Amino acid sequence: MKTLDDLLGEGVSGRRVFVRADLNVPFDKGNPGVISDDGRARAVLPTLTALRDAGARVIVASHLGRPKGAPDPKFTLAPVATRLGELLGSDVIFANDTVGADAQAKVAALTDGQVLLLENLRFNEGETSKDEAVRGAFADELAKFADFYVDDAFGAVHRKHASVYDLPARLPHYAGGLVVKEVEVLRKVSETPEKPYVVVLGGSKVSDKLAVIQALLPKVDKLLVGGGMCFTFLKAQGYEVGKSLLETEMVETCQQLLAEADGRIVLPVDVVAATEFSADAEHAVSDIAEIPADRLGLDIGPRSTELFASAIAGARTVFWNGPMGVFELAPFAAGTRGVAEAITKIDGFSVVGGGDSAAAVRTLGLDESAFGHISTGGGASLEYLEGKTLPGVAALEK
Ligand SMILES: Nc1ncnc2c1ncn2[C@@H]1O[C@H](COP(=O)(O)OP(=O)(O)O)[C@@H](O)[C@H]1O
Ligand SMILES: O=C(OP(=O)(O)O)[C@H](O)COP(=O)(O)O
Repeated sequence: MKTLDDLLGEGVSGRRVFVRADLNVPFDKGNPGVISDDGRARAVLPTLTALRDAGARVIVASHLGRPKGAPDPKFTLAPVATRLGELLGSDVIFANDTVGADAQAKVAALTDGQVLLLENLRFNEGETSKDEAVRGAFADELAKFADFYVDDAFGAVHRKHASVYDLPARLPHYAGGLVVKEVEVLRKVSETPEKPYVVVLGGSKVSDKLAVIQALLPKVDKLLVGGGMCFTFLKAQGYEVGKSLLETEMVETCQQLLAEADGRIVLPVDVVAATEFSADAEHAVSDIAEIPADRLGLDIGPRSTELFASAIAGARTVFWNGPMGVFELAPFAAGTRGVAEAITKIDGFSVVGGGDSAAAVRTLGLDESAFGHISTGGGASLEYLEGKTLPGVAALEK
């Protein structure tokens, strides 16, 4: 795998370099357009700065959220361009489309050392299409913009998408420093985790992570499940979960996983149940056997937090992905805080993976340096630990 250092060594002054970044940053739930955590933008700064300072014409591209293959103002990267400019200390030009007339004109007008951010890649159906020809056609358009390709979007390397998988096949390609570092740390954790090895999972992308649980089960000593995904497991155990997040079609899979796990999957024993998804909602701690039918669980309860913390305390390796509750709303942040604090205290190595989990560490004011590694990719790091080939990494290795 060639790296950014190799490219810089070859010289990039006056050359056009396409940087795939993961600028899928979280926004303040109450204030649309306001970025709540810019960790992912900061993580790609060393790459952008190095290229800019070496005189490259830098074309940055990213996805944001999950728009449906067409422009959708809710998912514009415009606020991210502004923030990136502030972080870089130099203007970031923003193109109002990805490969359209505006992008073409702005790429053509780039001068040495300038940085341009294209509009959301996922405004184009070719980015995420399962049809190789459709993806390829979009990658052809992107390839016209640049002489070189650098992938620094670790959070997206598990996606077989045009900008991640097809584009590097069309341009000389290099791994950015962030991708190199993330892969190095995760390789160590997946190949030789010191035991006991505890994995903590939460968040809301339930079906994404059920497959991961299956693959991780044989490798871990304990798998703690909180967040939105625990309710499908609780349902599988026969509990009623009210209006909580539930993937009915996965209940049977959860039953099988629980049977296979032989006690190694640990579920909450209580939750904070609220009348609605809001910071002002009426809420109370409920035993999992007594979740009211008209309420939804938005955090694990205090007894669960203690239970999880004691399982974490003896671990030598902890991997954590996915908040334990809706930590963005103060009444539902205690579970995530408690679990995160327990992880900071272990006598061993910890990895935090995922945009929202990393954001939780920072927005809850926890000491980032108390974690072994904070990864910018949740799904990506999980799939790496699972032992899957990551399309973005495979494409860089070719
Ligand atoms: N009980 C819950 N119900 C609904 N959403 C939840 C619940 N617990 C956590 N979440 C939400 O899950 C989101 C993070 O999920 P996810 O994207 O899977 O994590 P990550 O980005 O760390 O991989 C957060 O925005 C959080 O509010
Ligand atoms: O936020 C991301 O993943 P993560 O929440 O698993 O860390 C990445 O930007 C990938 O986004 P996607 O899961 O919509 O492909």
